[in-house]
Order: sequence, then C-alpha cells, then structure tokens
Amino acid sequence: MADPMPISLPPHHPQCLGCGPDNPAGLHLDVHRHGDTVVTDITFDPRHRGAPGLAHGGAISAACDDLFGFVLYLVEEVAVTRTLTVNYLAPVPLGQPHRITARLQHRHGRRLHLEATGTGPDGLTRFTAEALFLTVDHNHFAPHGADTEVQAMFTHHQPHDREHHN
Ligand SMILES: CCCCCCCCCCCC(=O)SCCNC(=O)CCNC(=O)[C@H](O)C(C)(C)COP(=O)(O)OP(=O)(O)OC[C@H]1O[C@@H](n2cnc3c(N)ncnc32)[C@H](O)[C@@H]1OP(=O)(O)O
Repeated sequence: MADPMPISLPPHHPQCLGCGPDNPAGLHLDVHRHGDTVVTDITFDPRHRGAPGLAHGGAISAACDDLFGFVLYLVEEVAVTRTLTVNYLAPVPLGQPHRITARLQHRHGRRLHLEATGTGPDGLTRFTAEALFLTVDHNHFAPHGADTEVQAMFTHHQPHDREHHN
C-alpha cells in the first residue's frame, strides 16, 4: 500500500524548546504525521555539539522527548514524560539530516508507552528511544502559569473521559 500522505502538525507552542519557532535556543522541529507515526528530520548543528563534530546526547534526548509529545496529537490526550531512555547506538555527526520516527507502542491505563528511532541518510540507525508518558488533566499546568498558547493546545486536545482501563 502507498505511504499515507504526511500531515503537518503544529508546534506545541511558539516557545517550546523542541518545536517552538520563536525559541531562539530551540531545536525548531518540524513534525509531520505519517499514518500512526510522527516524523521529523533534524540536522544537529554546532549549537548542539557534544564531542567535537558530534551531537550532544542531551540534544538528541530533547528531540526524542519533544517528538514523543507529538504522538499526543494522535492519542488526543495530554500527557507528560515520566521516564525517557535513549539508546545511543552510534555517534551522530553534526550537519547530517537524521530522521526520527516515533509512535505509540501500547497503552495501559494512564500509561502511554512510546518508541522512537533515529536514522541517518546512510540508513544507519544511530539512536532509539523509549518513553513512558502519563496522562494528566489541565490542572497539571495551572499552578505553573500555563500560557495562552498551551491553553489553546488544550482546546485542540480535549482529553477523552478520564475512565482509564488498566
Ligand atoms: C501536551 C503537553 C502540554 C504542552 C507542552 C508539550 C511539551 C512537550 C514536551 C515533551 C514532554 C515533556 O518534556 S513533559 C516535561 C517533563 N515531565 C514532567 O515535568 C513530569 C513531571 N512528573 C509529574 O508531574 C508526575 O510524576 C506525573 C504527572 C507524570 C505523574 O504523577 P501522578 O499523577 O501522581 O502519577 P503516579 O501516581 O505517580 O503514577 C501513575 C501510574 O503510573 C504508574 N507509574 C509511574 N511511574 C511508572 C514507571 N516508571 N513505570 C511503570 N509505571 C509507572 C504508577 O504506578 C501509577 O499506576 P496506577 O497506580 O495508576 O496503576
């Protein structure tokens, strides 16, 4: 079957570290939905340097974490990262595009188990990631001054009823 048509997904909010276009320190991820996966192409640059010529593991981890945040558009629930594990399989050179693909592996009640793969232009998978996100309601953000952009996000992500099936 032909690949599904990619659908562009909006940033979480303009200042988001991972995807916000207005965050000068951000990764500026541009994310698309492909069927039941979300995909971004990222080229780490000297701002993301760890060892000379190579991407910092924290930058890779941030990209994976934020991309997992886009799977929430598919799940249509608000959730936050409880655990994140990155397997750094091979060094990631700066200046080379890497495609990160993420998806929901399975759900168990409030627990969303997510997985991602990062692959270079040579076809080599240089990192994989797994995360556990836990669903939360809007009140999770309220004490921390949820801004209007995040509030707007919630209007697009009305959580389903809070009955979770464990
Ligand atoms: C769209 C976004 C907004 C808009 C912004 C989007 C930006 C996206 C960015 C990417 C995402 C992020 O970085 S998010 C930012 C980083 N993450 C955070 O700040 C989260 C900080 N942590 C928390 O606030 C809290 O720990 C929560 C809310 C995650 C969970 O607290 P809680 O609600 O009290 O939950 P708790 O009772 O501890 O656990 C709930 C259930 O999960 C189980 N559980 C807990 N830990 C584990 C575990 N490691 N493995 C298995 N199961 C576990 C428990 O046993 C329990 O099961 P049972 O008893 O129910 O059976």
